[in-house]
Amino acid sequence: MSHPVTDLCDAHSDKIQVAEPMFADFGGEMAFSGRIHTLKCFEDNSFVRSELEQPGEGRVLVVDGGGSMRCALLGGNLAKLAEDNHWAGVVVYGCVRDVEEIEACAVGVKALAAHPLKSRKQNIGELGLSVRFAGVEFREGDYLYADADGMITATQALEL
Ligand SMILES: O=C([O-])CC(=O)C(=O)O
Repeated sequence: MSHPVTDLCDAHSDKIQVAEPMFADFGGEMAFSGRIHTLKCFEDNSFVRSELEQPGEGRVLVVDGGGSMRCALLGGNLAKLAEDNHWAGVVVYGCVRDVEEIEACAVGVKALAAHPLKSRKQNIGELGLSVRFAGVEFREGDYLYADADGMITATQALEL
């Protein structure tokens, strides 16, 4: 479904937000795109699991983890859940763990870094808010396009 992010940038520079290049690729799919579903949570990934348990066809879960460098919000089990439920991708403004297991999953995963520690599970998080990081406002239902070159969002689907 997706076109190269560079080509989309060239064709639609007036319609897009471009994320600052702070993310590394961890998933088995380098290129992914879909409608944004947002989750804001801090060092607690309870809602990452409950959202990835939902059908994810054509969707990207955008997790605003506040950029925490103190634990991981996604690991191998949750990446497998994302794959099984057909999520296009997960973007984590925070850390992930089980790097080799995540890489084996057919899902896109962009995150700041790897961290070996798991997060709390106290059911704290907020869904569907507009969240802001990497210089972009990620809005529920907007379109996200990502590949090895970076990540952009737009309010409409982008074509070439
Ligand atoms: O459960 C967690 O906190 C994350 C994790 O390790 C996994 O997804 O395998």
